[in-house]
Amino acid sequence: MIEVNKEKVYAAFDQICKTKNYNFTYGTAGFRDHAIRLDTVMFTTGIIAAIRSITHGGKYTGVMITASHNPPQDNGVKIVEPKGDMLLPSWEPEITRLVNLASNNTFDAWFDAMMDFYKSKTTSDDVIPHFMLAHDSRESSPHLLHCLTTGVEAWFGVNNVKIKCHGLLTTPQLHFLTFLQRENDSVKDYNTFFQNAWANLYKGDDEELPFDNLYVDTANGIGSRQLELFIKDWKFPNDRIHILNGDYQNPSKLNIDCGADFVKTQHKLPKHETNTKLSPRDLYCSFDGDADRIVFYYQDSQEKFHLLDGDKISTLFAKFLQKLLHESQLGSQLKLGVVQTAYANGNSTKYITDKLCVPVSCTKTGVKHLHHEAQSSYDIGIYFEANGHGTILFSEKFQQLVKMNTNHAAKKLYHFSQIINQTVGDAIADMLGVLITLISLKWTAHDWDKEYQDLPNLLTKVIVPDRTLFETTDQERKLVKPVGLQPKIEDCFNKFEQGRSFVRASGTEDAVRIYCECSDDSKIKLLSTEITELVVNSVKQ
Ligand SMILES: CC(=O)N[C@H]1[C@@H](OP(=O)(O)O)O[C@H](CO)[C@@H](O)[C@@H]1O
Ligand SMILES: [Mg+2]
Repeated sequence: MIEVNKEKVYAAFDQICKTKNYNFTYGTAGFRDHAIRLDTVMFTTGIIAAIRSITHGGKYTGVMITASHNPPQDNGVKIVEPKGDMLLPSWEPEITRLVNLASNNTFDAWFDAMMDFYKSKTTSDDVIPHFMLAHDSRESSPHLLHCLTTGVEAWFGVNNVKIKCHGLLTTPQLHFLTFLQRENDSVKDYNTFFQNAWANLYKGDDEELPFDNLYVDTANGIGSRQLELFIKDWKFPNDRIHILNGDYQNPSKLNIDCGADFVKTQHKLPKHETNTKLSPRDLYCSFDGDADRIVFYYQDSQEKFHLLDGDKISTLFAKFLQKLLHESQLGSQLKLGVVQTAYANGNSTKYITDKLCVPVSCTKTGVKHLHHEAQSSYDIGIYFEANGHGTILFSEKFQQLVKMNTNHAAKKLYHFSQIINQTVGDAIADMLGVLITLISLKWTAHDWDKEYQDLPNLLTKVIVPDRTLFETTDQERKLVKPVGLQPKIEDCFNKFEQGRSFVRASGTEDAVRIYCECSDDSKIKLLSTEITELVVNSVKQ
């Protein structure tokens, strides 16, 4: 075990850890808060990411500094496993406890607890921890990076830890590079991998595109810089792709009136600077601030906005992959399935189950739950949250079977699996997947959209004095507490045709979320208001 110099750690701790008397939680999205409060969090998280590397025999773990779609003043951090997926959930309570000790207790108490943790996880003497770092375009990111590396270098000593800093990356790029585990790889390798995968599926200039232009709103985030680099060597007509909200060098504009979250929650076009007249033949998409989410949309000839969100993306992929499975004659051997959360539109679930006859699983909110279900239940597991975060996982059996089969559809399946970033949802890779699917099916945005129509729906939130009073079961679709509220919610939504509603405490905000849907657009607000009243009254009594 590497010797820890307590005095050195104290000096660094004293210099960096200014935030006191504050509690943090490591959730699905890692730690996230106002950037000025994150010094202590960074200091501890870096050391834990290094300890995680030791438990993997010194393999690279990843650390991403980002707050995704949050406003510019926020930031956050999350740890990536050597396989490119998110931190093992059983570590979440431990990291939360240790971070909170640093802000709520003495240096000695924090140090002793960290030391116990370090000893409990270190079995071999000579393992040097390795980890990779990257950050998004926020103004606070370089300072927070400094807080993190200072902690790690003080704990292990500069020569006893290997830190590879990639600088600016999207979250999925960091996941992918962590998965590759190669010291000298950079974003160039990420780009080459996906450009090659694309080139194996796209016929070039002979290919007829089912849209005129592609507009990509990058939320004034890191996605714009990375997409610009990507498209330089991307075999696609460059005059057809246009980046909107690409001002990543002005972090105060990040996610403001634009980006995937804005478009999904507001159901409208992002603000942008182009004078181009919107045409129904054009396709639009929006990334979020760290480019791990994407939603598509278009405007029809009556200038009506149509959203093609995460549910629409997973149904598009399900349709396409089912077709390829059938053509390759591998359908009976490989299990295709879709994983959703309760936020998926009821008509998307119906379409996948009744029209495509593909199985659907429902999990709790949070990508780690969907990822796990897709991995454990299917050979081709498509998972997307309605907000556009998702990917497809292809099993080992899939890889073997498609490689053994030489028919055209099996080859196409193989190449398609390579265009997808299987470590995590990735706006750039998902964009490639959607484009090649539309091109292959010769579908316009309208063709895609008309497969099924979303039920009118509304997602709102209420602030309550204590959101922990809200406990759920059945993949968060039903409340068990406050006692007696669930039957009232059911009585209420049963009065509405195709009515459905569920209530749960948010894991990322201090609020309770209320989701409602029903077949009548003119009644959705009424349903939502009635459920909100029930929720508010339930905690008043
Ligand atoms: C309704 C909704 O969109 N919830 C989001 C949101 O979780 P909440 O637990 O609902 O706050 O943030 C998560 C992390 O980004 C994301 O995975 C999830 O989909
Ligand atoms: Mg994100």
